Amino acid sequence: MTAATEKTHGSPEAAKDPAAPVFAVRDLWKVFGPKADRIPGNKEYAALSGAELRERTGCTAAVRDVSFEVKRGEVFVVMGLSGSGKSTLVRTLTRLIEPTSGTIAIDGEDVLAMDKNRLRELRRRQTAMVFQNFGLLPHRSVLDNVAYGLEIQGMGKAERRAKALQIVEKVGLQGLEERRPTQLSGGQQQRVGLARALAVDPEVLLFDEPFSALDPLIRRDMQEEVVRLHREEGRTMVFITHDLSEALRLGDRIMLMRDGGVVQLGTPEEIVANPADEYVRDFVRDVPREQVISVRRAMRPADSDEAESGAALAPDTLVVDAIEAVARSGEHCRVVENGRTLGVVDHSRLLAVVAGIDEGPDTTDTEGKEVAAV
Ligand SMILES: Nc1ncnc2c1ncn2[C@@H]1O[C@H](COP(=O)(O)OP(=O)(O)OP(=O)(O)O)[C@@H](O)[C@H]1O
Repeated sequence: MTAATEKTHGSPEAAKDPAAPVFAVRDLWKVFGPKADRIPGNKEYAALSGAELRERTGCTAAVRDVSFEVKRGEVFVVMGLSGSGKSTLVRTLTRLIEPTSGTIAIDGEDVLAMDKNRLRELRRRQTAMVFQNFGLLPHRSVLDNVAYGLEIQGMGKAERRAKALQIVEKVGLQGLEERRPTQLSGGQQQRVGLARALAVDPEVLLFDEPFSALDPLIRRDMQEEVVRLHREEGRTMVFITHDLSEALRLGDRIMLMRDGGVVQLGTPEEIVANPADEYVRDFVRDVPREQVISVRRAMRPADSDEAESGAALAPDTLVVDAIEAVARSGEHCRVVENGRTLGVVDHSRLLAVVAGIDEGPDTTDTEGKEVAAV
């Protein structure tokens, strides 16, 4: 999912350099337990598994030496099984949980150096969080819940209600403005949570498993809502989930965590096509590869008589769509970028992807020379 429009939000620094990452995290640790400070940087402890570390020291390394950047305008998914450290990691970004060691910057500004006032600003204006349990105020109407973030920012009543009304409409809750949260379905309540976060126009939206309590159909609806909002606004999003299909559907990039550490960070296609280890391979085993892998990865070099014939596909066309094109035409398709044929896909290349026996992009031509790098 790529943002259609690039827009900067929040702090004035954000407007300075659109190419700079929103978050830059280096060597981050969060250790819970006695004398937690002794764990990061200690080679002996670093070699232990989570269980061994707990046994030896009484400490849990919820986040272990994690480094990554969140790019402006991307949906950055943090995925992992229960207990892998996702929530702890995302909470350290705004210091809802204090890290044990490492560095965190937002728009180049050191988060760990922020004083109380600056932190409050970071949490109230620059970022907004959407939680699994919605976190709504039960005695307030939908409209007042949506306006809540604006109220604590000190915005006047008329102005904040007008703004909240716009956002209520944006997330499809019009007509329900005066209801209380208990008079809404789970999906509607989560729309209120989403609207409340959007109302403050944050630079980054942080989602902590927002849809995991919803039934599958409503969940799908909400995922589509997030995709739509992201397309419309291009806002940076950090999205925690333990659900692989949700991660694949939403993520521009996915960071897969295990036992506090990062196992792999890449696009959905990179993770499915090139799992970093057996753990990731196991994780993605049941993913329909043709729905994630593109023809850029599936193509082979064109023979001399193929370069001018066959339908043209863009390099990011999914294999599932290329299968249809090849089946319809009965011949190979060309992968074309800026008028140049990068390669071709045919029945056997596409079937190899479906069967999981593709070996990544073939980057040599018939004479063994390097062609289009992927
Ligand atoms: N306050 C705490 N004190 C001690 N240990 C903690 C604390 N908070 C979290 N942990 C431990 O840190 C590890 C990571 O927890 P965390 O909640 O970040 O994982 P998660 O991936 O978000 O899990 P879930 O998907 O179940 O929410 C777990 O082993 C957890 O028990």
